[in-house]
Amino acid sequence: MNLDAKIEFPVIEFRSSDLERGTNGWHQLCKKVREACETFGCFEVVYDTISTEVREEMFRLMKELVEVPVERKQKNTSPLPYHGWNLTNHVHCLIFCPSGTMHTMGTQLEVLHKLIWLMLIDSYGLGDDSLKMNYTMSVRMMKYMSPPPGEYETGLFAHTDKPVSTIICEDQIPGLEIEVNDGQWMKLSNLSPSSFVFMVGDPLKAWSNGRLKSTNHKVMMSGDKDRFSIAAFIMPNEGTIIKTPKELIDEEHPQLFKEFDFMKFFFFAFSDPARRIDSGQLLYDFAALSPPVSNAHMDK
Ligand SMILES: O=C(O)CCC(=O)C(=O)O
Ligand SMILES: [Fe+2]
Repeated sequence: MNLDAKIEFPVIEFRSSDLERGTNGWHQLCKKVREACETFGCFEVVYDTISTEVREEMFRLMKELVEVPVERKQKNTSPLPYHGWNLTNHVHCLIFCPSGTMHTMGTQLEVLHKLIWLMLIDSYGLGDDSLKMNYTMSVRMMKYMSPPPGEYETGLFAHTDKPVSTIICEDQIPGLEIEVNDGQWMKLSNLSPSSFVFMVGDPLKAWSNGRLKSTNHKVMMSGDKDRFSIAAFIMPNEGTIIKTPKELIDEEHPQLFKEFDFMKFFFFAFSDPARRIDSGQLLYDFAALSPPVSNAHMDK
C-alpha cells in the first residue's frame, strides 16, 4: 500500500543565514531536524553549499569509473563490510585524490553530517561533547540497473543503517523508499537537485535512547534508466563506545540500550549474510536492556 498522499515527508532547507549557531534561525532548524529524525528517522535536506556543479562532475566521473571492467575492480576488493573495491587509475584519481571531486564533495558531506549532529545535540540541550567520537567517513557509490520493461524490482533490500548516520545523494533518478508505518512504504521522489537525504543509523538511535528513529529503507527500481547514488557513512573508529548521555535517561525515558562497542555491533550485523536484511531488530538483539533501566545513575 502506498500512502504518499497522506504523509508529508520533511523537507528542511539549510539556508546559510540560518546556520550560525545560537541564532533564531538555527534554533528553528534544530527543532525541525529533531522532529524529522524522531518521526521519520530521515529527512530531505536542501543544501546548496554543495554546488550542483560538484555533484554533476561527481556523477559524470562515477559513470566513467563504473565502466572499468569488473575483473579489474575485483583485484582491489576490500575484506571489510561496507567497503567495496579500491581502484588506482586515472578516473579513480580524478575522483579520490586530494584535489579530486570526491575529496571536495566528501569534505562537504562530512561538514553536513557534523552540522546535523550539532543541531541534534542543541535540540536536546546537550553539551558539545555528548556526541563526539573518532570516525572515518566512508563513501559508497552505487549503480542500480533499470529493471526489465514494466517491472518493479528491488535494487537494495530493506534495512536500517548500521553506521551512525548516512547522507544519500542521488542523481535525479528516484528509487529510495522508506517504511513509514509497518509495511507501508513511501517513495522519496521529486528530491530537488540541491537535496540530500539524511538518515539516522542504529547507533544514533541507541545513543538517543530510542528517541531518534532508524528507519527501514530500500531501493526499488522501475522505468528504463539506471540509478546512480552516493552514500556517505559515518563509521566510528575501532574502540568507539556508543553510550546514551545521562540527560536522555529519566523516569519517562528509561534506558533502552546498554553501552556497546560499535565495531562489535557492526561485525555482529555483517558476520552472517542472513542478518543483512534487518529492519532494526539486530540492535535490540545486540544491545537491548531488558527491562529498560530508569535510574540514569546505575552503571550498566
Ligand atoms: O542508494 C540509495 O539511495 C540508498 C543506499 C542505502 O540505503 C545504503 O547504502 O545503505
Ligand atoms: Fe541504507
